[in-house]
Amino acid sequence: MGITDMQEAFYYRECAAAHENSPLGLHYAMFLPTINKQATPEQKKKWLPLAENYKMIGTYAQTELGHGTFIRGLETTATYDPKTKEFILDSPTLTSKKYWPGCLGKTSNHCVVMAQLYTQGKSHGPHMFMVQIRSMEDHSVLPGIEVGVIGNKFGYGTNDNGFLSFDKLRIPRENMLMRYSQVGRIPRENMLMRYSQVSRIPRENMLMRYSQVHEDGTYVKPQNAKLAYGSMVLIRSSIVSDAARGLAQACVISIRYSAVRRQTEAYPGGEEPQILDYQTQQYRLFPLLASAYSLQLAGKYVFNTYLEVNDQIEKGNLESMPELHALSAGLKAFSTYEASAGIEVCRICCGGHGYSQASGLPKIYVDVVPGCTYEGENTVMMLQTARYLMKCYSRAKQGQKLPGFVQYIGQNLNKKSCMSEEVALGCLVMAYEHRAARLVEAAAMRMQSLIQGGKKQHEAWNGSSVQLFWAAKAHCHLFCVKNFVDAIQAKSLSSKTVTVMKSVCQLYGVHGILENLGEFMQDGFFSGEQVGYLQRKMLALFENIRPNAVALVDAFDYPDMVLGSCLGRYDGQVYQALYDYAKSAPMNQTEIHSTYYKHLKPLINPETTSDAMQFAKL
Ligand SMILES: CCCCC/C=C\C/C=C\C/C=C\CCCCC(=O)SCCNC(=O)CCNC(=O)[C@H](O)C(C)(C)COP(=O)(O)OP(=O)(O)OC[C@H]1O[C@@H](n2cnc3c(N)ncnc32)[C@H](O)[C@@H]1OP(=O)(O)O
Ligand SMILES: Cc1cc2nc3c(=O)[nH]c(=O)nc-3n(C[C@H](O)[C@H](O)[C@H](O)COP(=O)(O)OP(=O)(O)OC[C@H]3O[C@@H](n4cnc5c(N)ncnc54)[C@H](O)[C@@H]3O)c2cc1C
Repeated sequence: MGITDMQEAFYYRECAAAHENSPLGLHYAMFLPTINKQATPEQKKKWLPLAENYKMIGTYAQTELGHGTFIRGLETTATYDPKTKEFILDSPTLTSKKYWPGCLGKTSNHCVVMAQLYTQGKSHGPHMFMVQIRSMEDHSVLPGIEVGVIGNKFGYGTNDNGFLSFDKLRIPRENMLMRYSQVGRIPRENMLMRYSQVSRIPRENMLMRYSQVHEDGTYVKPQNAKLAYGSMVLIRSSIVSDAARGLAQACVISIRYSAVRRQTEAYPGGEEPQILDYQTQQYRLFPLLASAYSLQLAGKYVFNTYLEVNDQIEKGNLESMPELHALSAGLKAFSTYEASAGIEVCRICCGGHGYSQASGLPKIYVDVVPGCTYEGENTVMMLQTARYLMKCYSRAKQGQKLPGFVQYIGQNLNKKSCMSEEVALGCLVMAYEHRAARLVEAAAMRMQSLIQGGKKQHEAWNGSSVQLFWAAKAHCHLFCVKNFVDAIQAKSLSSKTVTVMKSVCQLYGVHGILENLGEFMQDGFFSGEQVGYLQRKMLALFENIRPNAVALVDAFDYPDMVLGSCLGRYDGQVYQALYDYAKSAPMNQTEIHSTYYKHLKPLINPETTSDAMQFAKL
């Protein structure tokens, strides 16, 4: 294709086969990026041409039967043998078998494997290793390897998620994925000096950047052990836009369909209105439309932040790594939760036809919903964000200045909302900041009281984790609202566009408050009267958005080929498309289905069962 931008290539492939989940998905999404980000220049020189030309087809094999979230608990081992200068990969237990990696069962002939590194009798934690699992000549499985598919799943039918285990498989030392630090373009000897604390070894063997194993097995600690988690941060930063895309497509389908579908005469003898004119249909769909716009903006922000921070990391500056981790983990969870729930609401809003594969909605749902699990289970990711917020809170209490999006933490909470009938965007942002700051403080206070009450740190953490989750969710929600408001206020949009998009942004903020009212009212921040302003504003915004609803989904510009939906067609010819879809069903290619003779005929006409038996023998 010649497309160099990773995300652009991903969306180009998505256009060609929307939500089909390609058997090469992991090759593009994780295998290639891991080589690019975690391999040495020499390893990249050796592997990239093969991987980019599909000689090496790979996946990212980290999760095991017994562990997915707790990476430090992974059981696959990679033990260094200084005599042969090899790593011995082994799956010592049933639960250590790799399980779930996409494209593993039948497609890939290589994978990057996360294994516990052992050298000189000591464990050094999870590291990445390049492992060939099938012959590049005839695709046969190599000795010392067991690999296969894990069987049917909730969705992802076109992806051969697989299992994989090693029986003391030896791989060359050069296959440990560790890239030299790219601290600018410093001369090689400085590079060696920067990290190597023992004798020099030939650069081609130097396994640098994050950590290194010398020929004698000496291990050099990385600058930060979590640098090896870089591929996960990349995908988390990409998943936000992917979730937004799924929700936006579901909104296109359901809102276009709601403009075509007419149902139930509005009054005796009256015509049947478009279902999009029902206020309840607007109440369910328009906030999702607003959410789709908000998540698209959030996805752009977090991916651009990833690129900026990763550029710094490549130069050896790890300062912003914690903030990127907290942002990408939290938004990955927040966006996939919102998108999955929203796509399901879009499906339900389409009635029976929404339940047909012809609507395109089930395929979008089963493609987006696993995003709540893979790349870090959502609750766990929210708690990672909460961990960062707790650190920010204690820094704020010590009077330290906080970076970027967390400056609201530790603010004075003794204030009331400025909300008026107008529902200004600034008052919306203030409300979300107050809610998040209050929940962060409440979680911190809970932790503190448990520890003061004698609980150990980990007990206090677990005993506060529901409130920590609430705080992280509120933080992510604030991010999305404020990012949306900033985009509206910063954009040099035409006045008409600003008016329309301001209503969409207002609806996103207002609806979010009304759906989480307890958290906004618990400390009296809002009065009952102000809640009334919000409720009336929401209904007024539905009327305001209605005339532009179809234009707002058309603006996403997804072609019919990508939507794959009889309900969301641009030309609105829904019923003809549904009928054609039904007629083309394989079961309709014969008037009487073959199972009639074997199963129905003996019931309906038992006297002629012999005919059935004859047929059954066919
Ligand atoms: C081509 C373009 C891409 C487009 C793709 C678009 C959309 C996607 C579409 C399809 C998807 C494609 C592929 C997806 C397939 C799915 C692939 C997978 O699922 S791969 C496996 C994913 N697995 C995980 O994510 C595991 C999740 N678990 C963890 O990350 C960790 O175990 C943990 C939960 C973070 C806990 O780790 P640990 O116990 O070591 O850490 P803590 O003790 O909690 O914290 C220690 C310390 O480290 C910091 N930290 C943790 N992680 C990171 C990180 N990634 N980066 C930076 N820092 C990190 C943490 O904050 C703590 O710091 P401190 O508080 O200062 O001590
Ligand atoms: C479609 C799909 C594709 C995948 N592709 C890949 C792939 O290509 N490569 C790969 O390596 N993996 C892949 N995975 C695996 C995926 O990364 C893991 O499933 C995910 O990391 C979650 O881990 P787990 O399944 O062990 O769940 P667990 O960690 O067992 O989670 C189960 C429950 O326990 C809770 N829990 C766990 N730990 C904590 C904690 N510390 N605090 C609070 N609650 C906790 C979770 O919130 C969750 O509710 C894929 C999974 C799916 C569904």
